[in-house]
Amino acid sequence: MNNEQIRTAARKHLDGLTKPVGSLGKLEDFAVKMAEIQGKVVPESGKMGAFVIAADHGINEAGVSMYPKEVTKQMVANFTQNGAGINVLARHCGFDVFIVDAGIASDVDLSQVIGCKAGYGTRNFHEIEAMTADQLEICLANGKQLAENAVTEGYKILALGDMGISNTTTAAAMAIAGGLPAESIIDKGTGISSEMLDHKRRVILESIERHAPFSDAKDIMRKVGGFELATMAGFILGLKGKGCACMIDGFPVTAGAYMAWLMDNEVSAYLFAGHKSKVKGHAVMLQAMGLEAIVELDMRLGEGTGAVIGGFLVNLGIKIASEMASFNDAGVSQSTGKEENY
Ligand SMILES: O=C(O)c1ccc[n+]([C@@H]2O[C@H](COP(=O)([O-])O)[C@@H](O)[C@H]2O)c1
Ligand SMILES: Cc1cc2nc[nH]c2cc1C
Repeated sequence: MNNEQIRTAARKHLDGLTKPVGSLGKLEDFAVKMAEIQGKVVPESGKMGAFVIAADHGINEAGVSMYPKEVTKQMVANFTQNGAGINVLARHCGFDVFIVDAGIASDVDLSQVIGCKAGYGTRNFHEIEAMTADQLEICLANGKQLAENAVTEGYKILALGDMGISNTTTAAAMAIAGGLPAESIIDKGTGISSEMLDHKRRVILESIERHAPFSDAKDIMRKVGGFELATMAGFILGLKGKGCACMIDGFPVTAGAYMAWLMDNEVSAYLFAGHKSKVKGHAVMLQAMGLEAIVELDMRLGEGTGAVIGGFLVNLGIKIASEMASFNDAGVSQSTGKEENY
């Protein structure tokens, strides 16, 4: 069956379940998209995993964040002790958590963190290219390998989360270099003052001017990217054709996804936008990729917190498709005419 036939058959299956046509709204849409992703009319639920990928950013030296870069590794320690927002939400949404070091500025305890270090933080892209071509290839390859391993281990829904002080500056530079309008992208990350936001805007615009023109997504990531965000791009590209959905999170993760999308527009077919972040440029990137956020809770934490909440709801869509009784099975009378889905 091709995609369109699966879509039609999945919708027909849902219409045969004991409910008015379309009455489970977006849960039904999630089930249909999962059917297409898995190539099965009735999608199957399975293991769910959140990959929280961390790295440091040289651009932190330019004074664009309220926080020192040490918070990246301190939060990674918090993740490993199950004390962070993602640990709580992942636990209650049914996701296993994996922590990845893609380029933290110091060494971390690798007994609880997956080592994928491309360097000890990127360079300050206000002055010089963020990373070498080799470092970028390492990130893309590491991301692809992480995704392939997760699929081999039977994960059906994967969520991406980020941890990287100053990465909202990196993410904004990536989005703008990728063609999106600066005025709709640049915003606060963590809570900075309006003077600091003006400074952040200047740093981003000067960096774009320094490194322009940008030939493609790889050129963007090499010049103004981040190790964790490039690893996420590789992760997403690595999931193509694997029957697995990927939940994306807020502004930084979505900048990584946007790079993957620039490299291959078809990634949108297996991406879900877990939530809409408070950071204004997030919605602009989602729209460019043709994705609609599942929930809007005014969140702006990162770590994959919005991704696992959205993933929980996608999984409910799968449960509906796979566990509800049909009109035939339950002996419930169907509508007397052709029912409209409104
Ligand atoms: O996910 C989001 O939309 C989001 C919005 C603002 C901040 N963050 C998180 O905060 C950190 C970056 O903020 P900043 O101000 O240092 O650029 C990084 O660890 C992100 O995970 C995340
Ligand atoms: C405390 C803290 C936790 C975070 N989690 C993701 N980004 C973060 C940034 C800060 C500052």
